[in-house]
Amino acid sequence: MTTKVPTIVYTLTDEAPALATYSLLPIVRTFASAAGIKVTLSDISLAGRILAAFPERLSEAQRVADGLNELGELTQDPHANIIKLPNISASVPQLRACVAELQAQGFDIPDLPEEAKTDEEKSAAERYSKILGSAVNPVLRQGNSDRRAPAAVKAFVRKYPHSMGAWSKASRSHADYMNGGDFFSSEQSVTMDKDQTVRIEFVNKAGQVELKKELPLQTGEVLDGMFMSAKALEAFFEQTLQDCKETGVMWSLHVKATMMKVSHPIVFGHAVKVFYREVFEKYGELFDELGVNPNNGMNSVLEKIKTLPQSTQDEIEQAIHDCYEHRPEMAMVDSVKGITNLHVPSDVIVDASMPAMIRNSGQMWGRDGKQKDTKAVMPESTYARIYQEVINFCKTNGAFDPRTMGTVPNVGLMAMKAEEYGSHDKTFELTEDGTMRVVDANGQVLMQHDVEKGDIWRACQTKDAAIRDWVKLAVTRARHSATPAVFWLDADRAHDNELKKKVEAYLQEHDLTGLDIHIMSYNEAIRFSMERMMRGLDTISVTGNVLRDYLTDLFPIMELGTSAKMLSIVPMLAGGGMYETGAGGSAPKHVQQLMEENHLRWDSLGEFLALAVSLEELGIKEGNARAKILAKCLDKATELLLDNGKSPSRKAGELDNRGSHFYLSLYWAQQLAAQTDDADLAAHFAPLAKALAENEQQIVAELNAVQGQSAGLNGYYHVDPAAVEKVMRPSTTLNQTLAALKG
Ligand SMILES: NC(=O)C1=CN([C@@H]2O[C@H](COP(=O)(O)OP(=O)(O)OC[C@H]3O[C@@H](n4cnc5c(N)ncnc54)[C@H](OP(=O)(O)O)[C@@H]3O)[C@@H](O)[C@H]2O)C=CC1
Ligand SMILES: O=C(O)CCC(=O)C(=O)O
Ligand SMILES: [Mg+2]
Repeated sequence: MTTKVPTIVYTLTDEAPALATYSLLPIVRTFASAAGIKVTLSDISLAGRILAAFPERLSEAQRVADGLNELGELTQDPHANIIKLPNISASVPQLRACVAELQAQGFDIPDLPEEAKTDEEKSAAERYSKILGSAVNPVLRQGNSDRRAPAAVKAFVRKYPHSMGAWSKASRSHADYMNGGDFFSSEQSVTMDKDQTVRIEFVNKAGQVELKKELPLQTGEVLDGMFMSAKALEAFFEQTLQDCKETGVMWSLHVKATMMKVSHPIVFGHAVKVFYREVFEKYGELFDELGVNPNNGMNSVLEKIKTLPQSTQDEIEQAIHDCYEHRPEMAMVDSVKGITNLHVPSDVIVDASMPAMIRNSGQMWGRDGKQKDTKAVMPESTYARIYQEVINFCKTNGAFDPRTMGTVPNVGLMAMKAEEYGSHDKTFELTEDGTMRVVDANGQVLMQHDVEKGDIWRACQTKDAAIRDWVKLAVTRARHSATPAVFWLDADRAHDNELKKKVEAYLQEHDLTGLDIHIMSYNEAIRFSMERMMRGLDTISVTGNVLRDYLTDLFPIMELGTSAKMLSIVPMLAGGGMYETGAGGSAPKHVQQLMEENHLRWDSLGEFLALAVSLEELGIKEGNARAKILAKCLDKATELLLDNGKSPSRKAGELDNRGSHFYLSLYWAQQLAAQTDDADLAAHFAPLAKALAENEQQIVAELNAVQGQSAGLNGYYHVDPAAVEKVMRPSTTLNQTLAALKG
């Protein structure tokens, strides 16, 4: 028997999910306490992570705990039970904005240096590098990924389908990717036959060897090396722009500068330099003096030139304008505000942006605010090809129908920083021509590439234990769901061929009787899955880390309208569990709406689903029967909430996130009061169920009355908790009713 108080750790993140937390967490705590469960809150927000990195510069009162570090340690505890909400993976411009906000609030944290020269700047740069990009998920995801649409959600969508843009056979939209010179075409892969430390080296043309990194590897670990040619990349961008110019198809770029935080900003920067070629050719030197970095997007260029005399600014702005005249039309992030696809590297994130385009008849928005056919440029061909398959499929068969389509859950290889998403500390932008090579402990060259200045070289690691667990998880999921499972492994990829050998071997460790398990190339796998999906059949995708990310937005966005409605579980290798809420992001647009009209359209369905699994697992692992009852009743409450149409609406004045939380509490309390497994628990919740039902009209009126005017949060990245609490808990009746139960 455990003496520790059973605990669920909830996470405080950023933007919309963080706002929703202010309303939902008090409810969760009220219910969980009935089963003796403590729900603690760990701050892993961008602002919190920055403050935690500079304790010596803050006063005692300003210091915050390092929530991410603590949670990272907790992942190794078999009792770990973490509910992880989406957080900001900050691009450089977002990081700078957050730093500026904190400084303005009186926190003496350093600027993010443009170029670190002094020791102090180097120390700041080093600390910020750990906060940049996708910095939370890789620490917490100490297990593989199990994401799926729960049956109740799927049933709800079948009844109340979201809109899907129709596809025309004549659509000219397509995916465009490199046909050589990219990571795909240069990938090499080896599996370690023993524990050893390998050396990543660069040999210049004069034969001098520079040690880039020493890498300790384990037996059975798969190591890949690959590079992208800067010349080929720029030539490719130019060709895509020419093609769009000739054909009149709109141009767009889709990368993942947040998760691929080292390589993709560089790719993005090349696109900026090619699109605005004349500007960079003419003002290159001036830009260097100003410290302009195209990798941070055109917005940072526009910011930087503000220090110049007005006449020079006008000249540069004219040159930028001229580019718009002779370049093809570019997709817009916000046509009203003139924000283009190349303004900020984190505005268009491929996992969400491609499915959004596919859902929208294959179109994006142009400068005039109209929808247009689009060339979706995704330089790296490895995974881009799957999007062309989807486009082909939709052009032939029309848009998928959410009322009849099947589902494609995912089992993703993610543990121990698997594959590309763990490659940042092994990614190098080369400063001269030469050879990149990996040398083993005996001095044998394991792989090598001839590279040129500007090329991006990277190594990826995948641990054997992670692969073995992934295979087990796939077999378990196939067994539990009685659904065919497809391992997406491409015979044309060196890495996948290494994986395939392991998959075939590890499958033998399981009872496969009656299971339908396949191994297919990406194109085959996506066609197979789509053909089944169209006929209403389900197919589990068992994929590597990048496809996990891409497919768990692609299919949910088509099936459910948003990946926020997914169940996303990370069974940790150490035995604990992390329950992620949804599979998408932190919805910055929702915060904007809340600030403008005090309406939060964020749907916490992902949180409800995650909480139910978290409670259920806690119930099983800690032998807590009440936790299991809470979980069962929560699932029923969620179903009722869906059936009764109590999800947030998009329009101010109507039920929003806060109102949906009220209905969840009402239904949850009613379910608990009605259950017969535990009479004391039923009696405990009966008064709450009664009081909430009696006050329904009053509470909803109080929640809706505040809407329509702007809401003050006193911050964006680092909000004022008291101000947010006031905004997110505006119903005195609801607050008092909940508080009465605790007493
Ligand atoms: N797990 C994580 O921690 C993840 C974090 N991110 C981070 O999130 C940020 C934004 O990413 P972005 O790619 O724009 O994607 P988002 O998923 O945040 O937003 C895309 C759109 O999806 C819809 N949406 C998403 N979640 C919900 C929800 N719970 N309820 C209702 N609608 C929802 C919204 O549509 P509409 O506006 O039409 O209502 C939203 O604008 C970035 O900083 C990124 O780094 C991204 C992915 C995962
Ligand atoms: O960590 C991130 O930045 C995003 C994670 C993500 O998109 C995913 O896991 O689906
Ligand atoms: Mg994703």
